[in-house]
Amino acid sequence: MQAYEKLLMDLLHSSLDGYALFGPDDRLVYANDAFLSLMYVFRDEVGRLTFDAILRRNFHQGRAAHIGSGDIEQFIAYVESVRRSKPYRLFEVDYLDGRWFLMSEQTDAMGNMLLQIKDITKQKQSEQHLQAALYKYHVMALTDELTGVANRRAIQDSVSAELARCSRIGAAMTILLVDLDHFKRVNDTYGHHIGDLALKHCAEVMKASLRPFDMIGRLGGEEFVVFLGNTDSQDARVIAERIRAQIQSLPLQTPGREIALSVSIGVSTQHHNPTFESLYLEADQALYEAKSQGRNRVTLS
Ligand SMILES: Nc1nc2c(ncn2[C@@H]2O[C@H](COP(=O)(O)OP(=O)(O)OP(=O)(O)O)[C@@H](O)[C@H]2O)c(=O)[nH]1
Repeated sequence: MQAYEKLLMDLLHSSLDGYALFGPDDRLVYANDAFLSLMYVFRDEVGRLTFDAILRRNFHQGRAAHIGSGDIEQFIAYVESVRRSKPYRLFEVDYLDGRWFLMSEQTDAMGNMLLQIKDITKQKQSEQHLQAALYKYHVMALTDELTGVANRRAIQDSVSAELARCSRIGAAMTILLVDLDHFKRVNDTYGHHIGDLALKHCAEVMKASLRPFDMIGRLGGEEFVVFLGNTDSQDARVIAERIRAQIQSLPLQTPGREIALSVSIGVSTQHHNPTFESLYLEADQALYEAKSQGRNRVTLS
């Protein structure tokens, strides 16, 4: 053996990555220390154990790979169908103890296979943290920070998607524009912080008055929009009236005082390919009338 070949063998043997050679009959013929440790195999078992025997023993001892189905024989049948199906395979495996490994299988024309195992737990954890952060930022980008309901952009996008769906099935579509009455007075009398609490309170009351599939968003300031898919004007009036009555009957509780609140609601129902804008403009006109007629009321367009 050349000096560099010996060096290579020494490095292979002491590598932190696991290396193993399986013969064409899938018997383990060589394994470095890392492989033995990662696959829970004793050195004197090299030459005797087959790959499926290693998998089966680890499964019954409750260690190494996480077998999703919980059925080891089914898993082994799957492994046998994919092993040696290509000259080179790369895949990830999660262990029952939470570690993750990247494994590669390289097979020659005779069916000998080099198996390499690399611990990628740290990379996997940062990937998971990154995904969680991305999800969080995605949610933040779509949510109104103060009230937790959808923000203007998110509700417009969701409503537009729903309008397309309702139009296809010929359903009536309704939006309610809900606007707090004399909100400037609340801010001026009790301060901006209490004004914020009033907005949060109204969003909560509205959410509780709606069905799970209705959509609610805050367009800005003290104006909310509610989308009711497959809802005609008669049903919309009932729902809007319920929201109005609930907000009137549930004053905002603050230390030392109750603050009465009310809302005016403009309702628009359309049947034929409406857009968010066409519904909004009609509802806004109805809202204007509700305000002019004395507030704390529901007006249909
Ligand atoms: N606390 C708080 N106030 C806000 C927020 N956004 C807008 N406002 C206030 O909401 C008030 C809206 O006032 P107006 O548009 O005059 O409406 P209003 O007093 O409710 O009167 P009507 O709608 O006619 O009944 C203003 O004082 C804004 O400063 C917010 O996020 N928090």
